[in-house]
Amino acid sequence: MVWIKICGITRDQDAQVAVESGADALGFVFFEKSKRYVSVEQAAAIIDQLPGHVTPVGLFVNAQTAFVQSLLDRWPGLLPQFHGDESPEFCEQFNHPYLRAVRMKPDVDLHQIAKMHPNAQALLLDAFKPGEYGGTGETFDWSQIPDQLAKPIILAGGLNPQNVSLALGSSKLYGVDVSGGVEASAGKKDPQLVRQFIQGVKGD
Ligand SMILES: O=C(O)c1ccccc1NCC(=O)[C@H](O)[C@H](O)COP(=O)(O)O
Repeated sequence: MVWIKICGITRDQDAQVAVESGADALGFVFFEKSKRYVSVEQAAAIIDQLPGHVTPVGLFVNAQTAFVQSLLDRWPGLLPQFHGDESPEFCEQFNHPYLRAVRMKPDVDLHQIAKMHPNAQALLLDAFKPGEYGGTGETFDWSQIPDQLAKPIILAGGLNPQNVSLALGSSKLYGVDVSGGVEASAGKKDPQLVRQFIQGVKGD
């Protein structure tokens, strides 16, 4: 089964639709400059109600160590996703599994990145757009995805209910991640698109 993460959750009703439809993980963007930003207390109102089989993912962009650690202390099951310019040492210091987001420039060396992030549960491959860290709604050239890598691969960037089957057919993926492709407007998911996306992945 392909692991499914719905990212940029800001509202309880969106979390509920995603969970009922079969999402494995929900992403919460703790990056104040994002149009999908949620405060810790907003996220808590949702995370504290999640069923145990759904992983809350905390998305950070160049956050302070103390902030990340405070959220791991509050939710030991939180999976951090480092989506900025964090060094491998920064990501590794928590001795906790995490997702390392990689913005896919043409010359990126995924094998080297995988080697430098031993505690990474997976590499999350996202589109590179100058001046933006993520949630761009853009795809990248999927032929850049290697057949073999020392880490599982989660595909992100511009996925939607129409293209996700094609993406799954073209690469060996552990998981998929979507944000803009299932939204009605920034930070507000469209329930029908969320259902269609998850059905498209599960082949229902
Ligand atoms: O979603 C954001 O606003 C965001 C801002 C800054 C860094 C990362 C961000 N999102 C990261 C995600 O995990 C998205 O799901 C991923 O970039 C894919 O987004 P999309 O292309 O809209 O599906």
